[in-house]
Amino acid sequence: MTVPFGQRLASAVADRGPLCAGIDPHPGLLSAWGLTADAAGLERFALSATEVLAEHVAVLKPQSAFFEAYGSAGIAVLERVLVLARQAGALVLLDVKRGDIGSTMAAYTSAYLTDAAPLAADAITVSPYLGFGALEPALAAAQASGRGLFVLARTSNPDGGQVQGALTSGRSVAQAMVDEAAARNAGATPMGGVGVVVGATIRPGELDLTALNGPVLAPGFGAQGATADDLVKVFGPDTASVLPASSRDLLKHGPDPAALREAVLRVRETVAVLAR
Ligand SMILES: O=c1ccn([C@@H]2O[C@H](COP(=O)(O)O)[C@@H](O)[C@H]2O)c(=O)[nH]1
Repeated sequence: MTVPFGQRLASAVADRGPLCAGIDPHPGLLSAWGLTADAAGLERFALSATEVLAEHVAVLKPQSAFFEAYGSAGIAVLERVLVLARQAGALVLLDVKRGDIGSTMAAYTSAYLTDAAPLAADAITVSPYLGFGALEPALAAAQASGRGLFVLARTSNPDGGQVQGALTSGRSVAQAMVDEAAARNAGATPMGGVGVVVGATIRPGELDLTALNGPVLAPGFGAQGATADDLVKVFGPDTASVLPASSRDLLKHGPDPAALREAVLRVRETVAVLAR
């Protein structure tokens, strides 16, 4: 895998639009789909949802926590989701939000960012809150293998601002993380592979993303209240690639595959305005 992630993502977005569909098997959704809240229900839910969604979106984002909740059986289902999504032509962004001291970060790198890993993904989410430099093993492995990272900058939850909005050298911590990512992406075409996570729920103008030259994962769209209008207000026209992420708001349309497909196509159309 040597084609850089930024290039692979740009091409996927050009083909399918910017929507990132989340696979978040909440127990409440399993129950709404008429499934049991156990590993068998998880398997049925995650594979059925992936089968429908991965065919229509550029990026599929399984949320690892909901699989980990079922132990080794859940991880086995996650491995199958990764394979199925890739077969359907979607890039897989595994939402694991890993971040640790450098030596342990190297172990996470082996788990997610190497070709032979059972949980290898095209990109993962990482937390820089042990210091951006602690992410170095993941940054190096991602770059070497054509994979991407999405670094938490300003998360979508209301409490995110408490830490991420604090000032450091005259800018917010979140802005400092965006600037670190931008430095890694400098000069890359069409964009670099170090993305950031910025909630679609934040105030417009809170962050300057114009120099990022990398992708922005924008959760908070849909179930957390942000609308397509908010996406335009928050991200404007000057960002390389904004990926609005929606999980519950799509998944609630299952289990009928036709209804789920109709929902993803409708939302995909709604956010198409963001792709340039
Ligand atoms: O700032 C963040 C970072 C990640 N998330 C994750 O995205 C999905 C959102 O699910 P919805 O059902 O669309 O609300 C979920 O997996 C979160 O862990 C986020 O929401 N905010």
